[in-house]
Amino acid sequence: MKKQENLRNSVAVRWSALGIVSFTMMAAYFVNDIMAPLKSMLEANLGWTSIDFGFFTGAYSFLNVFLLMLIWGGLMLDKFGIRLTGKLATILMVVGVSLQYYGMTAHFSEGAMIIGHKAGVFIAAAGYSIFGVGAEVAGITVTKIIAKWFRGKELGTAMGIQVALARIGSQAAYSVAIPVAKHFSVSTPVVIGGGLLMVGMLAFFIYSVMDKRLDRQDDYEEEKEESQFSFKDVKEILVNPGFWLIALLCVLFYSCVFPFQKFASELMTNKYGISDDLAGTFVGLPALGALILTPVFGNVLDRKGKGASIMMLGAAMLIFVHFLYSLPWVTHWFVAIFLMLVLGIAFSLVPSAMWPSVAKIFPTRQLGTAYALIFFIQNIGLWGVPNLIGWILDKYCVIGHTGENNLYDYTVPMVVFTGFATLSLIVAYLLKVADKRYGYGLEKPNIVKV
Ligand SMILES: NCCCC[C@H](N)C(=O)NCC(=O)O
Repeated sequence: MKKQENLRNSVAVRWSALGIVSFTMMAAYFVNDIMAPLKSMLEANLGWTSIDFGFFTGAYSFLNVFLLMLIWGGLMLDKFGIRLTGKLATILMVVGVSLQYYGMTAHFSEGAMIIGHKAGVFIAAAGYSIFGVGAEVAGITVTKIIAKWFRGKELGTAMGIQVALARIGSQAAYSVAIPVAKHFSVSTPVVIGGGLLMVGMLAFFIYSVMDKRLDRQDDYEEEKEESQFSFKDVKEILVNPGFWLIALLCVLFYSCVFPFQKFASELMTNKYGISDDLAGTFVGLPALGALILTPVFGNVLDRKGKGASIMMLGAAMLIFVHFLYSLPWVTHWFVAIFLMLVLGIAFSLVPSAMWPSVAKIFPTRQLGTAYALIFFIQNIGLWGVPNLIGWILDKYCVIGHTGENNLYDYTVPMVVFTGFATLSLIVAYLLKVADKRYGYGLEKPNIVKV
C-alpha cells in the first residue's frame, strides 16, 4: 500500500514541531536560571547564606542523582515513549516551581529547620529539585524528539536552534530577575517563570498530537522500537568508550558553565564593580551569544563535520576564560564582559557538536537511555559544584561586608573552575582519539547525502 507523504518530510511540519517543543524548553531554562542573579538579594532579603544558595542551586540535580530520577526518566522514555514521558515531565516542572515559590514566601517560625537547613530554603530547594527532575527528563525527551524528526536531515541545525531558544530563556531570566525583584519582590520573578512553564506545558500537550500522527504514519515503527527497550541496551551503552568520554566531557564542561553562571552575577559586582542591575545582563551574554552562534555552528557541523575538533576548541576557550577570571589583578569591567563573550562562543561550540554526536554513536532506540545516562553524570557535577563553590565562598572567601551582605574574593572558586576546564580539554582530546579508533564519525558531516 502506498504511504501518504511522511510528516517529517514536510519542512513546515517538522520545523513547527521543533518550535513548539523548543518553547517548552525555553520556559524551563527561564525558571532554571531565574534565581541566579538574585543571590545577593536572597542574602539581604531572606537571609540566605552562600551555603544556602549553593545548596539550593545544587538541589536542581539532587533527586536526579540520588534517587536516579534521570535514569528512570530515560528508561521510561525508551519504554513508554515520548508523549507520556514528556507530559509527566512538564507537569513535574509546574509542581516543582510552585513548591519553590511557597518555600520563598511562606512564613516559618523563627529558627525553623528541616534536616539541618532553614525551613524556607529547604522547601524552596525541594521544589527546585522536583522542577529539576521535570526539566532534565523534558530535556532528554526533546532531544529524542529532534532526533526522531531530523535524523539524516538538518539534525545539527535543529538541535542548535533548540539550544538557542533555550538560551533566550536563560538570557531573559538573567536580565529581568533583578529589575523585577527590585520593583516587586524577590519572589516575583519565580511567579513569572511559573506562568511561562504552564504555557510550556500546554505547548507540549499540543506537540503530542503531532507526535501521535507521525507514529501512525510510521506504522508505529517508533512505538515498536521503543517497546523493545532492554537492560541489554544499558549494558551496551555502558561498555561503549564513546559514552564515557562524552559523559565525562559533558560533566566537566557544563560544570564550568552552568554553576559558574549561577555565581557570576556576584563575581561581576564584587570583583569588577559592575552595578547589580547590569550584572545579570552581562552574565546572560554567553546565552545571548549562544543564541546566535549555536545554530550557525550546528549548520557548519551539518555540512562540514569536525565535531570532535570543535569540542576541543570550546574546551580550550573555557580554560582561557576561567584562568583570566581567576587573576586577582585583572579587575577592569571591560575584561569581564569580553570574557563573557568568549564564554558565549565556547558555550555554542561544545553543545552544537556534543548533542548530535550522541545521536551518531547510538541508534534511536538507545538514545533516550544514552542521553539520560549522560545527563545523569552531568547532574553529579551540577549538584556537587555549586555546593562546593558555596562552601568555599562561605569558609574562605569573605573579605568584607556591605550593610546587607558579604563581599567575596572569587580567586579560589575561579581556580577551581579553571581546573575543571583543563580536565575537559584532556577528555575532548581523548574523544577525538577514540573517534579515529572506533569510527564513530564525529568528524563527519551530520547530513547524509542520498
Ligand atoms: N541550566 C540548565 C541545565 C540544563 C542541563 C541539561 N542537562 C543540558 O545539558 N542541556 C543542554 C544545554 O546545552 O543546555
